[in-house]
Amino acid sequence: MIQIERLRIYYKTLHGDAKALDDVTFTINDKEILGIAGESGCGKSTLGNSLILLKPPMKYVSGEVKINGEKLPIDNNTEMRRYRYKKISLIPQYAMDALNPTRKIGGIIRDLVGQHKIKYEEIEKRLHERLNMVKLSKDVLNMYPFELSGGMKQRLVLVISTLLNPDLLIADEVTSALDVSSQKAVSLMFKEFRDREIVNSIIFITHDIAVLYQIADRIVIMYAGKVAEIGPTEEIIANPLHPYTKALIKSLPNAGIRHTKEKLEGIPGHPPNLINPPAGCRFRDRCPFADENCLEEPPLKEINKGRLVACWKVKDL
Ligand SMILES: Nc1ncnc2c1ncn2[C@@H]1O[C@H](COP(=O)(O)OP(=O)(O)OP(=O)(O)O)[C@@H](O)[C@H]1O
Repeated sequence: MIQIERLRIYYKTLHGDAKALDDVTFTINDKEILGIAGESGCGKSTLGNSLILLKPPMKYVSGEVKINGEKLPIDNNTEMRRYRYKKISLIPQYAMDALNPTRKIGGIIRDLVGQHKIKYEEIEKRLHERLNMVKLSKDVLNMYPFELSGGMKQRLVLVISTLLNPDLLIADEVTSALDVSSQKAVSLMFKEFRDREIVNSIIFITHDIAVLYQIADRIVIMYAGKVAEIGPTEEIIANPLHPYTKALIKSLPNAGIRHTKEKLEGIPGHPPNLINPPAGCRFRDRCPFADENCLEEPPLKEINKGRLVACWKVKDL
C-alpha cells in the first residue's frame, strides 16, 4: 500500500511559488489500478513526477509518502535512487517519443538495466517472455524505435518500465497519443500486468475518463492542485458528487461510457492561477452551486464508505 499524506509540491517561479500539489492525501491499495483525472494543469504529472525525481524548479514543501509503511525520501534525489525503477517506475508523458532514435531497442534496454547494475543476460529470458505477453516479437530488439508504430512503442515502454517488477508503476498519459483501438489494447495490457502481479499497483494518469472506465478500480479527481473527489470508478461515473466531477462527466463524449441526448458541454471558465489561488474552494468561481460558505476551504470528507468529497454543498446537491 502507498500512502500519500498532506503532500505539498510547488514550482519556484519569478512571480512566487506555483502550488501545483497543495495538501494532497490519498492511498493506493495493493493490486489496485488507481486513475488520476482532471483538466490540464491540475497537478497530475506533478504528482507522478514527485514520486520519482524532484527536478528544479519543482520543490518539496511538506507531507509524506509511505510505501508499505516505509517513508519514501522523496525530498532527497540521491536517496531515491534505491527506489527508482526497482520499486517505483514511471512512464513519463511522451516516453515513447523519448526512446533514443540512434540506438537499437536491445541496446537501449542494455544501457538502462546497466545503469541499475543489472546484467542484460540476467533479465534476457524475462524480457523475451514479457515481449511475448504484449504481442511483440523479440525481433524488435534488433530494430530502431522509428520502425515501430505508436501502439507498439507504448507496449515496449510498458515492458521496459516493469522489467524489475516494481511495486508501483506510474503511467502518465500513456494512451493520449494513440488512436482509439490502440488505446484500448494498450490500456488492457496495463491491466494484464497488474492481474499477473508483475506490478503490485498502478497509478494511471489521464485526462480521459473513458480510458479509466475500462481499467481503473478507483478514481481520484483533481482540481487546481487539490483532490476534489475519490471513489470507485463505477460510482464516480454513474453518480459524481463534487460539482467539478459532475461537470467533467457531463462534458464527456459518449465514448462507451453512457448514452445521453445532452449536448456536449465544456466547463465554462478556467482553473485559477496556482501562484496566487483564491482562498476557500478553488472551484468556486466556476461552480453553479457556490455560496458564501465556499469562501472557506472545504475539507476532503468521507461521505459514504470509500467515497470522499471536498465540497460544502455536497449534501444539498
Ligand atoms: N516548470 C514549471 N514551472 C512553473 N510551474 C509549473 C512548472 N511545471 C508545471 N507547473 C505548474 O504546475 C501546475 C500543474 O502542472 P502539471 O503538469 O502537474 O499538470 P497536469 O494536470 O499534469 O497537466 P497536463 O495534463 O497538461 O500535463 C500547472 O499549473 C503548471 O502551470
